[in-house]
Amino acid sequence: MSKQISLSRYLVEQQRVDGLIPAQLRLLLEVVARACKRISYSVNKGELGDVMGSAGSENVQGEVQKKLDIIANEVLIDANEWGGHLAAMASEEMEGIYVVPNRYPQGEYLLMFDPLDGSSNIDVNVSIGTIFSVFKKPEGHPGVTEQDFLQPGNQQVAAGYCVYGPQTTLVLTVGDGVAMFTLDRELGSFVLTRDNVRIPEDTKEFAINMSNMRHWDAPVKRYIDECLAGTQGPRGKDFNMRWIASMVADVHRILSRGGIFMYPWDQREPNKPGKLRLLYEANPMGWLVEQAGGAATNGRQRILDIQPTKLHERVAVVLGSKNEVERVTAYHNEQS
Ligand SMILES: O=P(O)(O)OC[C@H]1O[C@](O)(COP(=O)(O)O)[C@@H](O)[C@@H]1O
Ligand SMILES: [Mg+2]
Ligand SMILES: [Mg+2]
Repeated sequence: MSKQISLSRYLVEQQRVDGLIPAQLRLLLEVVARACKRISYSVNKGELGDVMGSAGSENVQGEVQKKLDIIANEVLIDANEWGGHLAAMASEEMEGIYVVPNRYPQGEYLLMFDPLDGSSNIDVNVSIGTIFSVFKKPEGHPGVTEQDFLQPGNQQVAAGYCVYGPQTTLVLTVGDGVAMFTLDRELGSFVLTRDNVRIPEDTKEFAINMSNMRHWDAPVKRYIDECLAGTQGPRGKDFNMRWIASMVADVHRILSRGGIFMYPWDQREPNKPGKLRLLYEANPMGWLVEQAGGAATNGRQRILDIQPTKLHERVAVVLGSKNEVERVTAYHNEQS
């Protein structure tokens, strides 16, 4: 039997052998992974634990919070605040940033997360997840401010997600490709199950919420119409469709077998650029996809090059197989 590589060992190798990450970042990622493990156990409890249903509150974005949204947020904060690796955290579920209290040692990293992605799937036993992104705190001033978090995604030093599905799988990049680790519940540790993940450049599978079709912009409608036309249409091939409504699960499928994922701007809320959040959804997913050879744009420009202007900024998202993302982006740019 070949030797199993745990997440801890993988990270030590990234640090020691390849010199890719400093020790502080390695320890931070270990803590995030530990928190994901705890969230995974809560998810698995389902109706047996008090984790299902609404919490009866709303987050800063006006979305109803589920109990698991709050539990996952607390688990991530509790696990990370005392480790000494972080200066502050930001989350989908918190209006402002969470500065590490000064009773704990201060670190140099900033952690952003969507503690529970795919909340509408919690109560129906469908895959959900946690998404995270790590930056370094800019130097040159004491303390930490919200402004420090407003860095473009190309400055990320680590990004990943954990999908709570039939298996719990943690997917990670530190800028040296994408690796996947499956939680072995008997060992209680994440074990490397796929390294050097690659997304095929072409695909016959798209993911978009088709119920919004009447609200889409012309380039998105054109792209999907051409896919739907199948072998008789300009693409000359039949396409399949998937929509899980958990970004983590849709992106995990794309990293596993290719495809294109879109949550575009639409006319329902014309003043918002999109539904998904730039800092803790689009940026980490965009970097993972690029690291696996795919592409990620907002329909016009590379997501990782967008300069954020606020913590909970929204963005249109087109990501996945490179040639398809480039096609959708070209359709938008032709329009402009
Ligand atoms: O229900 P819709 O409009 O199809 O939206 C689905 C999208 O919303 C999200 O659930 C938003 O994430 P949250 O659950 O973290 O708010 C994405 O994961 C998913 O891609
Ligand atoms: Mg989300
Ligand atoms: Mg969420």
